[in-house]
Parts: sequence; structure tokens; C-alpha cells
Amino acid sequence: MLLSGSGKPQFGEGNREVGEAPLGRPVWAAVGGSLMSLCLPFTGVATMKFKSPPVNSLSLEFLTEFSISLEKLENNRACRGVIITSTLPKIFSSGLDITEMCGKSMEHYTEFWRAVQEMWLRLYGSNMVTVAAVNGSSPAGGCLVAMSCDYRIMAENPKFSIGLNEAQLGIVAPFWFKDTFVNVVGHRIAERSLQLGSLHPAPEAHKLGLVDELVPEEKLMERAAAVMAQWLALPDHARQLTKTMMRKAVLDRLVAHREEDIKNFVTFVSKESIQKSLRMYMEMLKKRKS
Ligand SMILES: CC/C=C\C/C=C\C/C=C\CCC/C=C/C(=O)SCCNC(=O)CCNC(=O)[C@H](O)C(C)(C)COP(=O)(O)OP(=O)(O)OC[C@H]1O[C@@H](n2cnc3c(N)ncnc32)[C@H](O)[C@@H]1OP(=O)(O)O
Repeated sequence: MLLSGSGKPQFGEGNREVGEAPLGRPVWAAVGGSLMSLCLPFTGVATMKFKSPPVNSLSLEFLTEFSISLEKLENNRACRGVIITSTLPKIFSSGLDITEMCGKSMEHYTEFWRAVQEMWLRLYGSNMVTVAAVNGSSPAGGCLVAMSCDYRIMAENPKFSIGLNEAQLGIVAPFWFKDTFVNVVGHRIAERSLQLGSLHPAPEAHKLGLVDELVPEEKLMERAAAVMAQWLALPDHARQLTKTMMRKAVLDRLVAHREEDIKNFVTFVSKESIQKSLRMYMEMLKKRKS
């Protein structure tokens, strides 16, 4: 992430190429941030590829770059859709960066949670067609990113899993993660899956409706482009108004309770018992490796 003199993050500064489409509308030919690459060809469909090794964790820096990228695309009249995927093998996103929630100050937790909210408000509320090409595992916050898109296509590898596994970490998915989940899979499946903190292998995720289709990994981007073309064949205004109608209540709920939600998160995550759970989880991840 590059920072301007004012301290405000400037996305992709320095390696942004601005082109002029035949109709005179400005088009970015290619934009590269440090944690994700973004490409908007003249087709009007952007591809956003996460590239934050080792596992595309959603750190404060990542979330900020993500939100800025979405804002740039949203404000670009030439862009009607975005396909979100990962450059890393086997991982779409490992979810929120746990180190951002461990051993930090209240101020840091506040800033971090506001960035998580901002990313979700932008993605879930986007006017663009959003397609997730889930080419690897996608736990918790990674699942939220995929669920916030209009359509999810996952690589059919049963080793890849997706779900809201917060309960396994000893933490609780906030109400807007839950609302997003319910809107995708329905109340009963969400209730069971959330309480158990389940990570569903790709075939099971498909059966539950958590992902819309499975394809061989090498066909993922081709299929995402075909789905995008299908969704873009409709007039934007009709699709956008329908999307707003379907999602507004859930978006408004967070907007109305944003500060309270931040307070709850900070209080919750600052508890010693929660800090202990998160530390133990990180240790478990490291042990599993060795
Ligand atoms: C009453 C209550 C009221 C209100 C509540 C209020 C608020 C709610 C409070 C909290 C809500 C928080 C919501 C949280 C959402 C989240 O997203 S939490 C994150 C969940 N993510 C996970 O559980 C994934 C964990 N990771 C994995 O399972 C695996 O790493 C993987 C499957 C993604 C990849 O496996 P591998 O390829 O085998 O890679 P490694 O496991 O070796 O990992 C490499 C490296 O990366 C580190 N790492 C992995 N995931 C994370 C992560 N999410 N954050 C930070 N770091 C991560 C891992 O430790 C390894 O590090 P090193 O050992 O190499 O240093």
C-alpha cells in the first residue's frame, strides 16, 4: 500500500495506466496495488486477484486496499462487473488476519474493525455485478468476501473448504456475517453451520447452496466470464434496483449500528479469555504445519 503525503492511502499510485476508450470514457488498462492486482480491459469487466502471501489474510492494509479498489471500480462508469479471485495456489483467502486481533491496542481494534465493515459495505452494496471465482480454501472472512458477491463458482477440489468457522476459534461471527450467510443458504443451514463453525468441503458447500456451482479449477475463470456475461446481458438499472431491494435491509442494519458493532467487537476481542483462544488457535496452526 502506498501512502500519499496526507497519509491517505493512494491505490496503485505509480503503476496505474489510464487509457481512453473509443467512446471517450476513461478506462484503466491495468492497475497494480501491492496486495491485489486489478485489471479492467475494455470489456468493462474487471478482474481483481488477491496476491498477499502466504494465505491472503485480510489485514488492515489489505482491507484498505480492497475498499479503495472497489471504490475506484464503482466510480468508473466503464466498469460494470468484477470477478474476484486469488493468485495463490489453494487459497482464496484465509479470512481476517488473526494477528490484527491479538495483543494490539483498543485503537487498533477499532480501526481494524471499521476497515472490515467498510470492505463489506462496499462489496455487499456494490452496484457492479460481482462474481467470486473461489480457487482455494475460504474460511471465515474469506467466506464473507465470497458470500458478498452476486455469484460464487468454486474449484471442485474437495480439499478446498469454505464456511464461517469463527466458533472453532472461540469467537462469534458478528450479526452482519450471519445475515449475509442466512441470505445465501437460509436460516436452518446457517444456524447449524454457524454453531458448529463448519468448514464445508467444496462438494458439500455446493449441496448446501453456499456456492452456486463447481467447475474444474482450470475452467474457473472461463466460467466466471461466462456467468458475468449472462448477468451483464440485463439492463444495469433493473438489476441494480433489484439487488438493492434484496440487500438493503441487511446493509442498513449495519449502517444503523456501526459504532455499536465496533464497540462490541473491541470489548469482545479485548477480553483475556478471547485473546487466549486466538493465541491458542495461532499456535495450533503453527503446530499443524510442523
Ligand atoms: C456475544 C458476542 C457479541 C458480539 C461479537 C462481537 C464481535 C465479533 C468478534 C469477532 C469476530 C471476528 C470474526 C473473524 C473472522 C475471521 O476471519 S477469523 C480468521 C479465520 N481463519 C481461519 O480460521 C483460517 C486459519 N488458517 C488455515 O486454516 C490455514 O492457514 C489455511 C487453510 C488458510 C492455509 O493452510 P496452509 O496452506 O497449510 O497454510 P498454513 O496453515 O501453514 O499457514 C501459513 C501461515 O499463515 C498463517 N495464517 C493462516 N491463516 C491466518 C489468518 N487468518 N491470520 C493470520 N495468519 C494466518 C499461519 O499461521 C502460517 O504462519 P507461519 O507459521 O508461516 O508463520
